[in-house]
Amino acid sequence: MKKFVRIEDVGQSFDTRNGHFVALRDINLAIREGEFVSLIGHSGCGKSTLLNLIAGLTRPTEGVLLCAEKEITGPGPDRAMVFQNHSLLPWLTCFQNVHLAVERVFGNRETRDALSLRTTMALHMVGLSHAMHKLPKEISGGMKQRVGIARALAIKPKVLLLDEPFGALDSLTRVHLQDELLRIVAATSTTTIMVTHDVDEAVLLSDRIVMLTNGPAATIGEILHINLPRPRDRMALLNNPEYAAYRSAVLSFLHHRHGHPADLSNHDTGANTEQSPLKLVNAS
Ligand SMILES: Nc1ncnc2c1ncn2[C@@H]1O[C@H](COP(=O)(O)OP(=O)(O)OP(=O)(O)O)[C@@H](O)[C@H]1O
Repeated sequence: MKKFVRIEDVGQSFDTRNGHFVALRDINLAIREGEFVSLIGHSGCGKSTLLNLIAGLTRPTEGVLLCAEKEITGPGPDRAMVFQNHSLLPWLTCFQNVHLAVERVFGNRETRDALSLRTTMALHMVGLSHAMHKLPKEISGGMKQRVGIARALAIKPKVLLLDEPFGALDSLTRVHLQDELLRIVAATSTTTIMVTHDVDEAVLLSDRIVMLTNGPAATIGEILHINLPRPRDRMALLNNPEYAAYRSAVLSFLHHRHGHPADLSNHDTGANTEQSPLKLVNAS
């Protein structure tokens, strides 16, 4: 399959009041069309910085990022972002919030009816048909987040970017929305890149988990291929030994092996032995 998003030799530095700060260095990653990739790493390592670069909200200080063979030079409708805090306009209904995005992208080439249909379909996909004419203050946190996902998907992006989309939700709502996202991503085959702190979420949803080393100058430490068959069922996976092994590989990286790749080579990962169902790939 095609490499759809390509990140080549990317570095990101910031000039701060305390001097030059290198947040990311030597990031190389190619993501296939339809692939679900999670970015995981300790707080402050640079996950959002990397996602913002893919979104085109910032430009790299080194290297280049490409989406569908075109250099990413700014935000565009081919990439839609969902933030942890829904960022809905409070004076607009759910329908109007989604419609605004639909109008911006398709407004000059589709009829009013077609725009409304796109909006309605997107809200239907996230199970919010019944609440589409409510204001954000009239719905729950989980529902707001679903509107954010509907808004992102309604513009039919080539890449869906999720920055800890369920981070602010209670665990039951979170589980429910993860299952919805699994279903939606399977139905739409959208290429998805998600920042998360949640190991179970990453294993359940991902084709690959990209583990970042600690900052400053964070880079990719390891990449874990999740070869669990789809569709995935959370309950069935609970007693699956492969699931448990993937989970412990990520936890082990986060707890013991989150240093820079040069430091990591001193450790026995224990994960890419013949007995292991895991395929750990050294990113370098
Ligand atoms: N605009 C900026 N100016 C200066 N430093 C920045 C800027 N943006 C991010 N940083 C720094 O870059 C590093 C990475 O930040 P980033 O927000 O990407 O981390 P993160 O992994 O997403 O963290 P968290 O998991 O806590 O959300 C941090 O040290 C942060 O302080």
